[in-house]
Amino acid sequence: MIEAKQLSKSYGDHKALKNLDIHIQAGEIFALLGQNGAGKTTTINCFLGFVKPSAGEVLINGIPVNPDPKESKKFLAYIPETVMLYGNLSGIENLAFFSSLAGQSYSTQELRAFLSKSGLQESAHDKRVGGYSKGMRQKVGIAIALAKKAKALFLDEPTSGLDPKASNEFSEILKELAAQGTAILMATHDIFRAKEVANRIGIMKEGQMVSLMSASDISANELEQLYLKTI
Ligand SMILES: Nc1ncnc2c1ncn2[C@@H]1O[C@H](COP(=O)(O)OP(=O)(O)OP(=O)(O)O)[C@@H](O)[C@H]1O
Repeated sequence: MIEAKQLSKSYGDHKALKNLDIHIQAGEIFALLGQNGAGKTTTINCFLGFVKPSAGEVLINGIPVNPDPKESKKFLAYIPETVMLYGNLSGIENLAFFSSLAGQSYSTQELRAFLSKSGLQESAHDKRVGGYSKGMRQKVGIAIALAKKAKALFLDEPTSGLDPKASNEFSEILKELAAQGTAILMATHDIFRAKEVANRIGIMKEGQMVSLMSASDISANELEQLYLKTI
């Protein structure tokens, strides 16, 4: 579960987040839309423990992130716009390394199973990540989240720069992760992807959630109109 209660963050006089409330259940995908500077990344960074809130509280799996994010970090995984991996290592070596950082130890067979489940073709498992496409790197990011058995997954613009097929595959994997009980918060500029993958959609403006809806209650075109009207 992912929760923000009256979350606020100020940088000097600038209020980046203003009394934000977010509640994402296990198994739910929440898409966060909003213009550049609306506060999406700041919100995610508060959950990751990278940014300290000025007021309010953030919790992951019921555990407060602050003052010490170490405990809550055990339950989360993060996929940024470009997943940072070691280019000289193979997909499987990267996965072994990052899952060991999370305290997990898996056999080669188990690591391969995570990569395959994430949609990475078997022929790529032992190839250097330096030669991977962006979509392939994102899939290793998903495999790391799977191996970590993350209860909460945060994604910041994960499909930006992916071709429609890779983006669609990525969305399908997110849905599978959610079906297994992961709570997912995804910041995106892709209105149509948000409608397609999310259960709920929130639109942020100037640090506040100005619209909140079930994805099933709105068409992609209506969402686009609402977005344009809102921002
Ligand atoms: N470290 C910082 N110092 C000062 N201001 C910051 C800092 N980080 C973010 N801000 C400001 O906080 C506001 C929210 O920024 P944030 O990056 O969260 O927006 P965003 O919705 O993620 O935008 P984008 O879509 O461009 O990623 C912006 O006005 C930004 O300039």
